[in-house]
Amino acid sequence: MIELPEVSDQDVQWACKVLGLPETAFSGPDGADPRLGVLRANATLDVEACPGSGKTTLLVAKLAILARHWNAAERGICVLSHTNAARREIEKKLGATSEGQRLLSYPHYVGTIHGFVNEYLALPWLRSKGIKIEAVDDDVCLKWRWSKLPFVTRRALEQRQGSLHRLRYLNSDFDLGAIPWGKGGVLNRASATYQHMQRVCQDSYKAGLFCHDEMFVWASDLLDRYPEVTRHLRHRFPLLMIDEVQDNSEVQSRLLQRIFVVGGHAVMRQRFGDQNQAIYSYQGQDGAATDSFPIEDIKRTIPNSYRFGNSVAALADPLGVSPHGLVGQGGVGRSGEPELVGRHAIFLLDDDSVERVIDEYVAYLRQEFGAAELSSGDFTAVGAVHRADTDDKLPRSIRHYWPEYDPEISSAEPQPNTLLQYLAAGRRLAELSGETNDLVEKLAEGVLRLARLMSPETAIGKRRRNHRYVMDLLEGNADALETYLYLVRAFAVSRVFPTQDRWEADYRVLFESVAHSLSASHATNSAANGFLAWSEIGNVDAAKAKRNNVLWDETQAPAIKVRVGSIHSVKGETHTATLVLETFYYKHHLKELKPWLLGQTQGGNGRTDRIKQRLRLHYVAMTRAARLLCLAMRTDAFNEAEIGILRENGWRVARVTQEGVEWFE
Ligand SMILES: Nc1ncnc2c1ncn2[C@@H]1O[C@H](COP(=O)(O)OP(=O)(O)OP(=O)(O)O)[C@@H](O)[C@H]1O
Repeated sequence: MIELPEVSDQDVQWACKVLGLPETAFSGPDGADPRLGVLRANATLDVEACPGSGKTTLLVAKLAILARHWNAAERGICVLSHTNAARREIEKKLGATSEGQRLLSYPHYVGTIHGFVNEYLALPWLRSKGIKIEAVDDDVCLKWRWSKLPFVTRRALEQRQGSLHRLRYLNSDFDLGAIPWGKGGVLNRASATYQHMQRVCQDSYKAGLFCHDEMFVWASDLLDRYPEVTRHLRHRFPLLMIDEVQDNSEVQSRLLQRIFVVGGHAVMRQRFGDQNQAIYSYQGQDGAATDSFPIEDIKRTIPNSYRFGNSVAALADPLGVSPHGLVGQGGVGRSGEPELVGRHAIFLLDDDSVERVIDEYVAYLRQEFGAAELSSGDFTAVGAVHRADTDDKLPRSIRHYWPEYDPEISSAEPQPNTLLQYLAAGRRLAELSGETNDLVEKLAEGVLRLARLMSPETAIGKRRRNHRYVMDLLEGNADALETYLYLVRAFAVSRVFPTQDRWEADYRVLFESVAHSLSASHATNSAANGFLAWSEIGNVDAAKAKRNNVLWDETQAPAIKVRVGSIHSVKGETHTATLVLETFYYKHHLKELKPWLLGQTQGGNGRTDRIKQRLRLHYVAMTRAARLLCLAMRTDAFNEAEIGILRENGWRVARVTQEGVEWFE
């Protein structure tokens, strides 16, 4: 196993400085903070700690210090997570340092588990088998398979509520698993229908089209045939760091264990996570069973949260499936504004006032924060469900609070349905990161998707750098290249908000022509037309306007913005204030959690999977707020006595009516 470089006091001081943290951030006033032990640890370990305890910060600090002293030219650190949050954090906090630059390039890997599996196992293996990779994209791939099925097979599937989502294989023999068929039955594997379904999967493999999760199938296939690959990978990456490990699925966990741990010569592995925040549910399962997290013998914990103070800690703690006994050491404003004890609020709404809730939240923010925090703060409103088809049982989804909310552009790693949604998503990412490049990349990704839709069989694959890829593909086609760069300048640099007329008359046509060049097709089929359809991405004349799911309130100075989105999309984040919105899945989420909110019960062990999932989601949501936590729930969720209990527990409670708010005092 590798010996990591020693971490000196100077290294720790340097890390605090580049991350903009106090000098004692990792050592504590008495030098006994367990964070220091994690920074210095030279062994395999699991860090399980509460929200805001600084896991991601610690991981980034450790990487920065390691990068300082790393001198193995061809061996690197592999940093994996579910989102690109760690990568973005490194870019943001360390981007200007040479250590940061080094971390983001060879020999290190910082990215998602999917990205790693593709780059180091599945794609090289498929290429070596002579497969030319056209696309790794569920949408493109499943539509292709569906279109190749005989008509009778499609009809048979449709008649039994089957859809293109059944066309996924589980192993390299193209086994589709048990396909539900009729009442409680399963489709016979020897039937013509099953065989046709298998055949289109095989054909798509030969055509180079894959769903994302099928990359794990091919990675495992490579390891089955050439087990020695793990030896090479372990030599190449002697240190593995995993963030947000609680969200690893069984398949991911099993594969990572196989690559880095099983058998002799396991690599050094340091994992960071929090079981209470496992929100990517895998049916009937509390996280991955293989190689579960944390391993008790090597577990380290960090006792307190730097995000919020004790007033938020006390309100959120009961919702932890295994309560941590949260201790808050944050909650104070950047300029020393005191913790907002006794100001956390529940807004009660009914069918008629649901659309007023976010406005009242904005008014409350203006009341509770001074001008400095209002203009620099990160204010959010989040809900578990952000897409709903029906309008009963209000509020079902975020859209019932804000009709202009667009679920397609919400998630942190969005997969939009139209080109304009790609542009809107890019704009949102660029706004969050301050990097124009995020918008350029999304624009290029949208253009490539359009080209693939125009002609699914052309050789347009996936690359890590979309813009670079488009430029490469257009090399030698000066006209198309010029048009593409014009579009990049217009949308990413000048940031135009097109009107519908301008879109239809100009931009749409230009995007179409670039995609025609990329796909070598001359026609725009119906899928591509749908993708080019007009939708507003944000005209900003009104005082309160929708810009990429950011609600601006410019009615008073300073203008403030509230990011609205799903709970999943704000995982790992720190907000100045968070409003957690009631939403509906089988039942109203927060209402189901009433005994926890009233402080009458805590924890979730032994509860149903659905309750545990509700707890985890709302625990994540309620622990984002550094300064102020608010909830929105239905008025009929509580009786008068219960409102009394909430107030005793530290909540302020207000009823939102069409006229304004009435506080229970
Ligand atoms: N050692 C520290 N000293 C002071 N502030 C810190 C420290 N570590 C983290 N913070 C601050 O606390 C907040 C939360 O940190 P971070 O996001 O790293 O926590 P986390 O444990 O990864 O949270 P979560 O589990 O919710 O994703 C951030 O604002 C960060 O700047």
